Amino acid sequence: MSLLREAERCIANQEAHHALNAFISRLQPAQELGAVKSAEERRTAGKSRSPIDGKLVAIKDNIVTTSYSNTCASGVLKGFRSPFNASVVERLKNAGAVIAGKTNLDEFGMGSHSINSSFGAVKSQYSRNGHELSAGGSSGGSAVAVATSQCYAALGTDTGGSVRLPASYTGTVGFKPSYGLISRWGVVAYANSLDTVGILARTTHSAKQIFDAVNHSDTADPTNLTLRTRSRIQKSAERENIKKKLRVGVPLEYNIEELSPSIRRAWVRTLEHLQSLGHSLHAVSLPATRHALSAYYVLAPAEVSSNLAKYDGVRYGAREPGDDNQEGVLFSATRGNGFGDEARRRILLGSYTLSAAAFDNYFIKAQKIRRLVQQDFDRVFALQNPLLTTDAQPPDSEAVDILICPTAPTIAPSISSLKAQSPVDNYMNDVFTVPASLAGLPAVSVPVHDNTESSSEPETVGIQIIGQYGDDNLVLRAASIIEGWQAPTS
Ligand SMILES: NC(=O)C[C@H](N)C(=O)O
Repeated sequence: MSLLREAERCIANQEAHHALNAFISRLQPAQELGAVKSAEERRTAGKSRSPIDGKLVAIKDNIVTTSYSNTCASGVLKGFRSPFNASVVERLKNAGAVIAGKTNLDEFGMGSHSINSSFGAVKSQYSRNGHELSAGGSSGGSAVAVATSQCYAALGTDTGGSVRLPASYTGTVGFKPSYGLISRWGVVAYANSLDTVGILARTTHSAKQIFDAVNHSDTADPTNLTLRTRSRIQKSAERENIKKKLRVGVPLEYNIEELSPSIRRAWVRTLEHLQSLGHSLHAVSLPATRHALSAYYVLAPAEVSSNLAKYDGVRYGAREPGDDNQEGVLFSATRGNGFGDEARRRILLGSYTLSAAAFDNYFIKAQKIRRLVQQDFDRVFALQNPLLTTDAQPPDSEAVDILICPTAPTIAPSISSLKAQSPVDNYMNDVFTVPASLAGLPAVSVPVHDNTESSSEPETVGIQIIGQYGDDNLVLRAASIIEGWQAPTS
């Protein structure tokens, strides 16, 4: 199909699926279609810049662009224009990709269902018994935009599961690369030590195309890997990846009682399928997993309380009318009216855990758990973190190459049921995604077919593949093996 025709279809789908609320700013045809036409000409002349030249890529609205506003779905940033593009946006443009608009999210990325948005909730394209379903969060807008072909692919951000959870609820591929590979310059900070730019796509093949376009070193982001470290990681990854048959780890701690039957079924079938292809299965234990969620919900709000301090109506933020001369009035009016409930909750929680009275008991303990989670992964992969060693050790015979587990414990809940839940109940959905985030590891959620009768209900559940630091391509390869197969009906 011609690129122009493909772009016109996306625009028509943006119109048709407007009610799902996936976009905060939809594509501006007058501004973007010229770029698609130029890409079409390059393609005809055999001079395409990359495989994504002329493709429409949507951008989560916490990644800044000069051509659209950047709201982070927050009242405090309404109408905010950035004077520069995020490095990832520049990378995409250099590869010829065209911005398909800015997608809806949980405010600053805080949430698991994309309902904490000052622009209203994102809705999944699926429903159950007439009830609207959660799109997952916080990159729910990007996931729904991809699932309903409103764009070719989308960028999201994943702090504790924000790309993988929406992917699992909407039947898309959601890839969170290793921390530090993709530049965070121009990504509005939520929790810097965890924030990772991720990719939503309909296939692992297109996720890989976007990954290749944005996977570059960037000195503007101090946490981005240097060229030297990148080549060291690549060497150790290449040595491992030539293996044809994979040793697949099955983490026992993910087999919890609360697991939905359809998810357990899909997990077991996926493992059996991999075994039938000659890959071997190995039960592994990651004991610190059970503490990971609590540690995450101490560490992420602590970083939030510091990162969101700048939205005070003076440095940043839509200033609320208030008496500038009266100390605190302007700040509290701006922050009190600008932030939603969840942002306020996390700012308060984070300020408390960083206070002298609570620091040792909460923040320091959570940091120690984070280290234990990392050590669990290092042990099962039995490969020293390539960031820390000059010569990666050969894996010992007990080591596994990848881990396979569900992305989420349950299928997508209805939006109405979420309103009755406590915030902590909502945090529970992240129980399987936060461990890889705490350890900075690459992880992808891939849709696996489940046998549902009704076409309006989700037909897939998300299966997660986690790899050792730097094994991003291996994780994507495993995902493509799983993707190429449809679970048989029983
Ligand atoms: N941002 C994320 O990765 C989502 C996670 N549920 C959180 O609220 O922190």
